[in-house]
Amino acid sequence: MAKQPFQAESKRLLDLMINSIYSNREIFLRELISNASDAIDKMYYKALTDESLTFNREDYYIRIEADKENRLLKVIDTGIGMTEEELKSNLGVIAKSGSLVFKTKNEMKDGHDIIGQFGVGFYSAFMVADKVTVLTKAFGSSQAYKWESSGADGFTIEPFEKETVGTEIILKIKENAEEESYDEYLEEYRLHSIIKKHSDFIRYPIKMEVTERRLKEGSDDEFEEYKEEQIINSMVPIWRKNKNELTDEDYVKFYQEKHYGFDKPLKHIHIKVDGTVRYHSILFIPENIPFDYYSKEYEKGLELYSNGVLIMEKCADLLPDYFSFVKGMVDSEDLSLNISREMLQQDRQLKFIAKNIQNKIKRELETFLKNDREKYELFYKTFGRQLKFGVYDHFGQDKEVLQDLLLFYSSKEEKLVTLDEYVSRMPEDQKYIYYATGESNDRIARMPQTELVADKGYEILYFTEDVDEFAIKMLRVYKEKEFKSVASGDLGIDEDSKKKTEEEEKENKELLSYMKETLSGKVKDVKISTRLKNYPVCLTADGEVSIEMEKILSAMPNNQEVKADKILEVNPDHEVFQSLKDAFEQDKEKAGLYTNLLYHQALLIEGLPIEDPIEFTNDICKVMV
Ligand SMILES: Nc1ncnc2c1ncn2[C@@H]1O[C@H](COP(=O)(O)OP(=O)(O)OP(=O)(O)O)[C@@H](O)[C@H]1O
Repeated sequence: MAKQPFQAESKRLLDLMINSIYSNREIFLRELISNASDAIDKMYYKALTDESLTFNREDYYIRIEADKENRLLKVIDTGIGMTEEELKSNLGVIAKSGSLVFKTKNEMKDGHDIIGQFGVGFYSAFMVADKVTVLTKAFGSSQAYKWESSGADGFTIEPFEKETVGTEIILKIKENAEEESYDEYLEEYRLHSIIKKHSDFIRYPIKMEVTERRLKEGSDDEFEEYKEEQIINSMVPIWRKNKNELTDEDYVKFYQEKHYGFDKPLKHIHIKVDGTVRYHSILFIPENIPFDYYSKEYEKGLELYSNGVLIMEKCADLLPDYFSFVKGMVDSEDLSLNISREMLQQDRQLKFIAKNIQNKIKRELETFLKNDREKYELFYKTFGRQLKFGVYDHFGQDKEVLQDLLLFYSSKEEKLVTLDEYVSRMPEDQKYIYYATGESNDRIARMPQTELVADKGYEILYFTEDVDEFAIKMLRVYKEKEFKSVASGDLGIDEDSKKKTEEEEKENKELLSYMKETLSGKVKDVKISTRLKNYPVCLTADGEVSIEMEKILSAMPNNQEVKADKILEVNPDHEVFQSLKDAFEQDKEKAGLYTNLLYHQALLIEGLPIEDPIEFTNDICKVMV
């Protein structure tokens, strides 16, 4: 059976095209400029392959002209032009892309990659224009043509007089309707900003007459306006230049021009990848934290360009959350765009780029840490918290990526150290990586729980941020060494003193259980301490939830009443213990009073609230009288 071709209802198709594909009307200009650039690229390619031709850069440009009075907007190029046949097939058949045909026929090299591929961009002109006229003369032909259309009704083509090769697209801009204003597409400042936003990195100059102001001749306070033709676009994107052609100032200028931040970047990373997926990227680590960084309003993401044409202002998929502070852009010629160029058709390439970028940032930060410690610490003070959240997030799936970027204050070095530095200094007999949590370094240094570990000469990492212990619990081990809080039950130190403690526990069994009873509901147990030297008591925690975690969780808005299993440890070598023993033998009530006081004292040292301050102060008075 003979196959029948599908019939497309061209009028409806055009209508759909005009009204449904693009969400943003201003992109018509991007489409027309991209077509003009493609037309010049084709000339460039011809010159590359035909020795009788030379390509003089100055002769190739795109010009935008607005005529407000007559509501005309022109996009003029000196590109390859179109023959009558090409006009018919390229601008008469929807979804026919002459550019795609050209690209497939001639393998384009030298980074000159044609933008057009779907054969629909041109028709976006009808979003803002009632009538579109195309005047064009093809390279190598003597006759020029005029194509004209008012949209769905079809088009006409007739011979026309035009001296130079190239194309002139003339849009008759629509009259303003009730809620729609089209005047803006005739305004100089608006056209300027659309070109800057979408077409800044088109490789050929985009010229336009611009109004400037100057001092009137002979006057020192009177100004006059004058018109001047200017090139609006930056053309060569900085990311396509070689790193060694660029100075630090160039990168700072780019950062500021792009409004990535009001500060200066602390560091830039310039990437060029020429593999299966090709891309260029410039990334920045800001010096200051954006004011809304830790708020819901903050949007992470990088600018995404395809061949120098902006596709997305903030592509979130390019950055993992833990690097959400990174600013910058990516430009790739290998993205599969959807027809409106507003989205990607599939994200295989994007995933590849994102993975690649993540590795580059990680490696760059590692080098930064190694080569410029002082500056890295500055960075870490600002964004270290985000890295720690990264370790903790998604059940620790990225912990290995981030663990070597972490820094913690060290009791011995009295400065920030890496986990690797800590482990490489560990004495042979030290089993664990010790840490202590608290409000500030000062306060931790004076915590009774640190006494034994510090006495032993072991280094302790100080955790002062609420995320620290959560992140470390997720990390669990580093280079096969387990993390251990100085406040945890078994510190893995001193087998001898363990024996002594066991004896003391046996000897004071009754006192300890009396104390436990007195504090019932408040602590899980009362024990003889192995870790205390100078302090009489301290609180430690048994199990996964530490006292510090209890504090953080109870400060959260959705307080879930998670409590640590607290152990009151008493120091048998402290004078107070003797008084306690005496009281227990002679006056049980007094022993109860002492137990309560010691428990409250331990709470205070921990920075935990005292449940009943009145009872506590009354107890003190009782001791005094
Ligand atoms: N200024 C121009 N000079 C020469 N040829 C042009 C010009 N504008 C359009 N064309 C031709 O018309 C064709 C259709 O243009 P259109 O913008 O609709 O689609 P495209 O650029 O090929 O693809 P896309 O929809 O991806 O932009 C182009 O492929 C090109 O061959």
